[in-house]
Amino acid sequence: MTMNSQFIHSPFNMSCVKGLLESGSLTSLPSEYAFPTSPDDIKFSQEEVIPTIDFSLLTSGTPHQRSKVVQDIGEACCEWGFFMVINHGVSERLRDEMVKVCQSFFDLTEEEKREYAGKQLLDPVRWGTSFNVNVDKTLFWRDYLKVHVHPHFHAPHLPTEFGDISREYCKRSQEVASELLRGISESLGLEASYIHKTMEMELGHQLLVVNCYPPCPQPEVAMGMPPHSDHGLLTLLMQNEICGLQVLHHGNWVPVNPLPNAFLVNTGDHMEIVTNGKYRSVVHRAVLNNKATRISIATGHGPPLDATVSPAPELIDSQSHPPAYRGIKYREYMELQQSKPLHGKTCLNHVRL
Ligand SMILES: O=C(O)CCC(=O)C(=O)O
Ligand SMILES: [Fe+2]
Repeated sequence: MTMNSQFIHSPFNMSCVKGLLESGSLTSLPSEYAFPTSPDDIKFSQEEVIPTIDFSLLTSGTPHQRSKVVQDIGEACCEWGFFMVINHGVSERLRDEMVKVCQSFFDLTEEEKREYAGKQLLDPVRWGTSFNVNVDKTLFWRDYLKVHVHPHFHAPHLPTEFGDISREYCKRSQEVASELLRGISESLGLEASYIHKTMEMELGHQLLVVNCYPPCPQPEVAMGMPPHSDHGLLTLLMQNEICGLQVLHHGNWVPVNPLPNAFLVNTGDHMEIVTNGKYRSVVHRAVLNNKATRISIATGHGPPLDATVSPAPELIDSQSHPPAYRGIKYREYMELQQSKPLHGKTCLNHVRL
């Protein structure tokens, strides 16, 4: 039997990418993973440099340094929707432990992981493959673990140390996100606590997403994550030593090679809604290689699931800046995104006025 005929496209008995590879019978890429190419794929820009934000100036700089970095954040959000954050105070030890324990999760047996083979978007801990195998037209060369970590903390039972390490990591990444949201609020000419208060971030929803991209036999044919924007306000991302993230900037794909120990930060769809289009969410994708497993760890920071997000009244002007998006509950938006193939910013189009 060939690999293709063994491969049954059903969420309940399909293999994760790691399992497929380890079955040992794979000689070429199964056709389900062949990602349609688009003219975008030929446009590359190696020269562009992603902005870098020195976080320490936000928390302990002089007033002058702070206002300069606030301005830099505003420019990065306007121009890129994407920036690197250095000197953020999250220790290298914690980041390394987090990467290791995430790797160990994917190294569990399929049997052990199957306990988390969730069916529902809001299952507290969910292991799966591709994006949503019920709607994906092609499959993505990606296994994932998604964990809801705030306001209620969850974690898989195994590996045993996953809970302690991820709790600490998520707490620290949330602190960094909160401070960045203060800077972002100020950069919009609002009070530093504006987003925190209006988005009720005290009870905000934080989602941990761990992506595992095993080496792919034909990396140029398949895709790890297709071009998409993230839901939520802000995503913080880090990775193991393997690169693969690309950001769409002025029509070109810009490969991202993060500085050692930096967080990659991007604005999500809800930032675009709240700012009434001033800070747009950014389209990005994850490409593959045929040598080594890439792990990326994202934390998505958003309002409570039941909060309705609409453009901030302070950023609306009935003449020059009329509301450009309708209000939508965060939960509803997530469900909408999950119910359709992941494709660019199509989900946001559903709430544009
Ligand atoms: O793996 C990456 O670098 C990107 C992951 C990503 O875009 C996501 O999890 O939303
Ligand atoms: Fe993303």
